[in-house]
Amino acid sequence: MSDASVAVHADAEVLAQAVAARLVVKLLDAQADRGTASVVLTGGRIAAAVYRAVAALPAGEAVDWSRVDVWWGDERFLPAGDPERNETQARAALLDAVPLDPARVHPMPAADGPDGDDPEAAAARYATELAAAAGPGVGGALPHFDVLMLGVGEDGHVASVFPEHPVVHEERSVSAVRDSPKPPPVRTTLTLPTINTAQEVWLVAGGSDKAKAVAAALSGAGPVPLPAGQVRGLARTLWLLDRAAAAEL
Ligand SMILES: O=C1O[C@H](COP(=O)(O)O)[C@@H](O)[C@H](O)[C@H]1O
Repeated sequence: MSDASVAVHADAEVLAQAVAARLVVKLLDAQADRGTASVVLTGGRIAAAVYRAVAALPAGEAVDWSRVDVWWGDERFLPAGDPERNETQARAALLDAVPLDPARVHPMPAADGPDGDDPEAAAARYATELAAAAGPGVGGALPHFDVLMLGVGEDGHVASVFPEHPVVHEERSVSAVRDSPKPPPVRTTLTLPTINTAQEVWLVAGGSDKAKAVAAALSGAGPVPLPAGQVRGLARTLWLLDRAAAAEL
């Protein structure tokens, strides 16, 4: 597992542009190396800004979007198309604007999906979908993830893994989350062991409301271990911050 590196950018706009540029290069490099690329998306405000920036980048046209696998790190367990779903946000900001292969886009199930209003069944279904995409070299349960992006909550959560919630200790690849401290209360999420199989994990945070969580996660200080401090990419762990989020480092 990698040690963490930190890059600090002037403000949220520059941060979004810089992450977008990194993401395009990462996808291009992965396609040059392996023929395909895979990305795990996150939700939240800075993620939406990153996706809009990718959609606007001329260099994005160099990516063969039909050979990009798209997964999600977590989802708010709401009906399909709900504006609060991370999928809805990513489709509006980026995915609808690029020529993806629909078979390679893997949203987490919605609350009006095949399992109805049952987040445990939805999580199990997503775990099965991940396992079906796993290659021979990665233990059979998970596909290769080139880059997995995470927002960072003000409480230090990543994906829908919240501090002091039982999901922190979950060992299955995907978990339902009930009683989320942040609305909506029901969610599905990749678990920490799954997140930590990605080649690169990027934690993206902008704004002064993230500064305490960023500092606590990076230092390991504080009364409670923060999920943001427990994620590591196999090859790289990269914190991408604006100055306000980095203010307490
Ligand atoms: O609820 C969630 O929050 C985090 C962070 O969102 P932000 O708007 O504070 O940046 C996000 O990364 C996660 O995917 C999402 O479900």
